[in-house]
Amino acid sequence: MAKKFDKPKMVPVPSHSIIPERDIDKSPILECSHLGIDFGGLRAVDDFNLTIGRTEIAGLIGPNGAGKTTVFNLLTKVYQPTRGTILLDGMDTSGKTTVQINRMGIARTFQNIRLFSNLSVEDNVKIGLHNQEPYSMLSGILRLPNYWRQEKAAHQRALELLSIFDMQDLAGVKAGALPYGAQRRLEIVRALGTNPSLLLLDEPAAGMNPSETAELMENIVKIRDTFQIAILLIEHDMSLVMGICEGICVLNFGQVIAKGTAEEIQNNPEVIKAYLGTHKEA
Ligand SMILES: Nc1ncnc2c1ncn2[C@@H]1O[C@H](COP(=O)(O)OP(=O)(O)OP(=O)(O)O)[C@@H](O)[C@H]1O
Repeated sequence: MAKKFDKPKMVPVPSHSIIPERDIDKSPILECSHLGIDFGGLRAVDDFNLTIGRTEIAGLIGPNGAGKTTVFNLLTKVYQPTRGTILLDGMDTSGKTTVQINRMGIARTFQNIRLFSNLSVEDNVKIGLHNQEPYSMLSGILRLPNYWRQEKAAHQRALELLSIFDMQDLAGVKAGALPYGAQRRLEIVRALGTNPSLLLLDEPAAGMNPSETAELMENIVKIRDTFQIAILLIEHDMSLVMGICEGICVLNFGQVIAKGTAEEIQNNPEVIKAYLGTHKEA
């Protein structure tokens, strides 16, 4: 069956590529050491080592089934690792839950859109905000001043965040009524609402047309610059990966087979072999 990715060799680094100075050598936001997980006899991820700088945009690529989403699930504690450690801002995340990890600073979007489609755009964003600044149940039921204060602040913050993607005028629209590309953007806004220091994007450009993808690339860089956060993204669209990722990590069969810049990755024989091995030319 034809695979949905292009082999890296075929994608030139765009001349407009935005590759700012990497900050990986400053104290990193994320350090994975010898991370691994087994599902029965399957070593889905093994000896995974990755360091991400505080304001780095990094890419995680690899053929289908390579283990990319599993890495995201390990980072967000959907799965607890069988082996290895994950340090977030120098703190060991062992034994933390997904909620605790989110509060510690990791937010994510999913391969398949997971919005509350019957809620408004604004309410979808506010859900993330309330994860940060909850008011007591009593304040909510009795509509105490604290409730109104926080609701007003949440409203303003939601509009501010939506304006990143110029979506503030859609605040009252039901999320399910948005076009597909806008739903994907809303997912990113909602994740940002939890105030992350590391944002994980799982195939953010999936289903987008080339002009939407180009706009998304600019917005990912803008998000990093505005919020001064790190972004790790999984993506099959090589123009996006090669265009904005300062560091790229390639997985194949659960193992890291290469790490480096876009140019290094595109010329790495192991990477080319991994992609050629599953990509049949017409
Ligand atoms: N909960 C699970 N139980 C058993 N096997 C799993 C589980 N989750 C993932 N796997 C297996 O682990 C391997 C890696 O899957 P994963 O979804 O991480 O790959 P991927 O690189 O994200 O692929 P894709 O690009 O197709 O999304 C696959 O063989 C998959 O079938």
